[in-house]
Amino acid sequence: MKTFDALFAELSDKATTRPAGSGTVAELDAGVHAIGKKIVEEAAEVWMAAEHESDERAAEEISQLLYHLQVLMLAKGLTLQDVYTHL
Ligand SMILES: N=c1c2ncn([C@@H]3O[C@H](COP(=O)(O)OP(=O)(O)OP(=O)(O)O)[C@@H](O)[C@H]3O)c2ncn1[C@@H]1O[C@H](COP(=O)(O)O)[C@@H](O)[C@H]1O
Repeated sequence: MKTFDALFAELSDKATTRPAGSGTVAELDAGVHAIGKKIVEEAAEVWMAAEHESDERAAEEISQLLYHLQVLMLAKGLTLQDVYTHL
């Protein structure tokens, strides 16, 4: 099972190596504004799933929100440590 840290390491590598067909690379190229809109959209889907759908659907939407937050971190050059220091 993939962890938050393992996903960040995977996405960091994709940002550097830029493999063809990577959705992460495409999202990074779209820029902070587009990623931010995606985060708002996913956050709304998390809310709706939590209130109206199953726990499994809510967990799935939460995983997608975490993914897009990590892409935004990469777009901004933020590390896990930059965020963890505030937890
Ligand atoms: N965990 C994720 C992940 N979560 C969400 N997403 C993206 O976010 C979208 C969310 O889906 P939705 O159905 O909510 O949105 P949608 O409107 O249908 O999709 P879009 O039209 O916006 O693409 C998905 O289509 C993916 O593009 C993810 N994309 C990639 N990953 C993981 O990131 C890693 C790198 O992926 P690539 O860069 O694509 O190789 C792999 O381990 C993947 O499993």
